Amino acid sequence: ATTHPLWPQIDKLTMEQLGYAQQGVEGGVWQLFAEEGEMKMYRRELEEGGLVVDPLKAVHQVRGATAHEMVHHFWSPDVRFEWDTSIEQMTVLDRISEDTLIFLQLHKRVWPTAQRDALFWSHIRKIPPSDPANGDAYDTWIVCNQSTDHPDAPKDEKVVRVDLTVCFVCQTFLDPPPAEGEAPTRDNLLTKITYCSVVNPGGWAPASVLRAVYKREYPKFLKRFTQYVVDKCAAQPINF
Ligand SMILES: CC(C)(C)c1cc(CCc2ccccn2)cc(-c2ccc(S(=O)(=O)CCO)cc2)c1
Repeated sequence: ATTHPLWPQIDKLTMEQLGYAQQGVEGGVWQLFAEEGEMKMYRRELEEGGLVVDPLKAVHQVRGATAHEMVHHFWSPDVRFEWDTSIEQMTVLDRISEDTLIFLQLHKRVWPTAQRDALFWSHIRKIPPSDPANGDAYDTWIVCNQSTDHPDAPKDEKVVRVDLTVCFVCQTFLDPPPAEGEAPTRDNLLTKITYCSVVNPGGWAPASVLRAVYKREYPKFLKRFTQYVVDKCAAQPINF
């Protein structure tokens, strides 16, 4: 509900992240580090207190699924284990509203670093068609994940808490548009995706290990996730 104490932060950060995601990657600050078909992954080198927190921005586009189908599967706790191979445990600590949950997830340990967990609110929202951010898209959806505190989150000394800000922005285009008077089919669906993340790994973790992990894991994650949604929705009625 919009009366929750976190709501002003959720609303502000979600719209800021939308703007950040829609900024181009020109100007030389972003370094292309992976490219596979339509998927391009960029990073910026940034260290905070000797820790690698390299911001990442990935752009991709896929046919056959809508922005809503993409963001729903990214946000929903019910299918998290179907695509996210980096987590060992996941709990929804709180449902702030129908579109905002608080997740606690334990990530698989990456040797030689200590095991990490993430505690964050996750907000899903359709951007109003009147919002300029919608551009010439059929529709625009966003999920924003932001680290937060929660009284019910267990504190295990052996586990290091990461600090993350993640946004997942999807836009549906009817390309090619359906024939005059015809309903769209999945062949008319083109969805453009922008995934942004800044993750501070928390405690000690060698830069070489973190950079190796995210250079290997992120391209796999985005390809795997988008293919999973396209395959899962293929035989279903289109969910705009
Ligand atoms: C590699 C790095 C970027 C630092 C990293 C390290 C770890 C913790 C696991 C880990 C990996 C490598 C080294 C140490 N710990 C988690 C994540 C992470 C968490 C969440 C999301 S999400 O997009 O919100 C999808 C929901 O799960 C994406 C990425 C990233």
